[in-house]
Amino acid sequence: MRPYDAFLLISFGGPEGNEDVIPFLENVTRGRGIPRERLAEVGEHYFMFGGISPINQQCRDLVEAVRADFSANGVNLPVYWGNRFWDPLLTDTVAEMAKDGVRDVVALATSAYSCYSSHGAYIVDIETAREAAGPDAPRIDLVPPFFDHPGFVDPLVEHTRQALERLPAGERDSARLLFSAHSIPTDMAEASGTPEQGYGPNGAYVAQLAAVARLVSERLGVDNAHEVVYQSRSGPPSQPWLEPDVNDRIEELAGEGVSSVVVVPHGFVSDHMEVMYDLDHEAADTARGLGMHFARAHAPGTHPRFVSMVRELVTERAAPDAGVARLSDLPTCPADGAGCCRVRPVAS
Ligand SMILES: CC1=C(CCC(=O)O)c2cc3nc(cc4[nH]c(cc5[nH]c(cc1n2)c(C)c5CCC(=O)O)c(CCC(=O)O)c4C)C(CCC(=O)O)=C3C
Ligand SMILES: [Fe+2]
Repeated sequence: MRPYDAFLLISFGGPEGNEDVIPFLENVTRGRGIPRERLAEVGEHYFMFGGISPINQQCRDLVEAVRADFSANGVNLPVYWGNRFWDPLLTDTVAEMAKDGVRDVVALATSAYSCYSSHGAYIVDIETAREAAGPDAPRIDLVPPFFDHPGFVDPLVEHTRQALERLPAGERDSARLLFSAHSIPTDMAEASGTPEQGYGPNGAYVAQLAAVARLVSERLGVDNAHEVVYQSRSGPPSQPWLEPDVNDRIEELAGEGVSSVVVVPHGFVSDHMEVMYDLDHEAADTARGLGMHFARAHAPGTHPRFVSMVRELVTERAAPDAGVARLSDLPTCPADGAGCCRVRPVAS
């Protein structure tokens, strides 16, 4: 396919054994001002699972599914995979592509929203990896955030319906839908898009998360109340991060007489460690400790519609006149993230 000669999946990376945990966390937090206690705490989450994050296997599964989908649909592109923080590292993958003679790459990040952590950092890391690979480095186009693509939204709809069905029948109509995303510092949220660019006062990240929560609820066709909550807060306590925290909100809801919650991790692409620990372990314990019913919807993962979305985004990018399927009217992020995702607030 022209103009591209390879597809690259870019992900976060995660440890795959106890000995990987500390070096992985050092990679993630280098220069980010994360308190030592928070690191020790997050390390324990990984050690609880033998130091194995599910994210790398989820990427292998996605790579296999994308390869199969490409070949079934006549998309003749080799598929590469590189991570920002753990093997296979993006720098090594870009060097390998250069060695293979790859010239023009279309890339997709396993991250659907706009903000420095979820988009800008990927752009910066691509540039770093290209510089390291030298003059033979391929050109790499990163597909912009795809939060409102039906291939992201519809798997969430299906998975939310399945989660509702896991609740006792009498609880389904009244269960609160809590759409959960990674908290980020409020200054990073505000820098992710301005009101002049068409976002609300809190920036693109918050506006996009609200739009997807609304889209999923509408397409579910149920009357359950829904709201956005945040998880996995990090950083020093003095720094404001997006709220409410999922656990705090569950406690408040219990006080208001809500007896069931369905948590939908719409801020993520797969059920990785932050979903497994912070939701299935922590938030579920919070809810059950308060006598509430709890169900957690799966992230898109390797849902066939998500996999076909990858192909659609790739082919649409190769033939821009085809137009990209989008379910919201929020503006799209510029490909280089200038003026929004590219802004990295100083860690305080
Ligand atoms: C927006 C966002 C996403 C979603 C977009 C995307 O997917 O890219 C995301 C994903 C993920 N975050 C992950 C893990 C971690 N994130 C950390 C730290 C941080 N995340 C942040 C934001 C985000 N993170 C921020 C603002 C920080 C503070 C440090 C900084 O300003 O950069 C830390 C350090 C310890 C801590 O502080 O918690 C860890 C270990 C994993 C891997 C899970 C696994 O292993 O399965 C994944 C997919
Ligand atoms: Fe994170």
